[in-house]
Amino acid sequence: MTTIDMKEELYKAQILVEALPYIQKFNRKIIVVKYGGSAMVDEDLKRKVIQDVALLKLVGFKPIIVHGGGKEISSWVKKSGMEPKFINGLRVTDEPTMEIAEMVLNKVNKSLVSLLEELGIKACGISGKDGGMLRVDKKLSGGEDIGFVGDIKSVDTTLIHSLLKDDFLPVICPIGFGDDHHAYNINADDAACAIARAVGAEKLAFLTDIEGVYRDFNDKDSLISELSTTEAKDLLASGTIGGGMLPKLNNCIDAVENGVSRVHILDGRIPHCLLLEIFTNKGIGTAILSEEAEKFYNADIVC
Ligand SMILES: Nc1ncnc2c1ncn2[C@@H]1O[C@H](COP(=O)(O)OP(=O)(O)O)[C@@H](O)[C@H]1O
Ligand SMILES: CC(=O)N[C@@H](CCC(=O)OP(=O)(O)O)C(=O)O
Repeated sequence: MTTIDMKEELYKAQILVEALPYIQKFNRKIIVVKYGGSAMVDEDLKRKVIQDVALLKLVGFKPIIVHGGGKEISSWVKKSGMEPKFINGLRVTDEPTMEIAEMVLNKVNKSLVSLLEELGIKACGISGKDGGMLRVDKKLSGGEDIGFVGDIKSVDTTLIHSLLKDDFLPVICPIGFGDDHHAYNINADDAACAIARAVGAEKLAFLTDIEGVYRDFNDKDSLISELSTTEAKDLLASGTIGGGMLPKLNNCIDAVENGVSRVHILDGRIPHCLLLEIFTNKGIGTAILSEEAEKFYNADIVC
């Protein structure tokens, strides 16, 4: 082995050693990964995300994937001769759109299961309708009727826990049941947050199409690496957060305030962003922390 080869091998070993305290910390802990955006459209990135989740499972974590597929739903809505319509980031979902959304989300769901199975991971793809997991009320947006869009009112975790107990990796798509027994379309960020809260996840990671949260959206140097819930609320009140980041950040605050220790917004365009965030000392993206967690989170990590 040449000196250069030896240095490269030592570097790899160092990375593995750096991961050790994180592996110990998260052993048998539940991590919910909200998977959507560009990382879902690009086939190469998709494989890398699934490899990351497979690795988390194989080193002893209990990952759960909650996925979206908004871009693919829009593409099929267009193919069907309709125009996708959103109000405040939520898809206006009439009967034909609901049918397309359910078909597309189920297709995406099974494609993720296939990728995991290819890597030897026992995965089970379900929707929020299975086992009565996600029960919803009809959601109104600014008082407007936006069709079959669900506001989650309860999460029954029985099926998720059964799957985890039998060593399956649950892959969940955001469709729920209303009291009228109709299927409802749920924003995938809302579904991920509600599920993470209900199962008492240690971590919730949102993979999205941007580096993280910017203090000033027009200044790309203003990326925030850590935000307490108080700071996040101040930021929301300051009006510098817009678009899809508004509900995402609100979901982050909701998750942290309801027992999820650490919530991350990660750039899904970066290959292996999940591994980089979880297993390295630097971390990437924006972490939203409770005041307590901020003080104690790294206290027991010894490198
Ligand atoms: N201050 C901000 N920091 C980061 N993103 C912001 C900010 N304000 C608005 N945004 C917008 O929020 C978007 C992320 O939300 P969204 O597109 O809904 O993500 P996803 O499709 O992954 O759920 C970003 O692409 C960006 O355009
Ligand atoms: C009500 C509502 O808007 N539902 C979303 C569900 C999918 C989703 O959220 O996908 P991403 O996470 O990839 O955006 C939709 O129909 O697009």
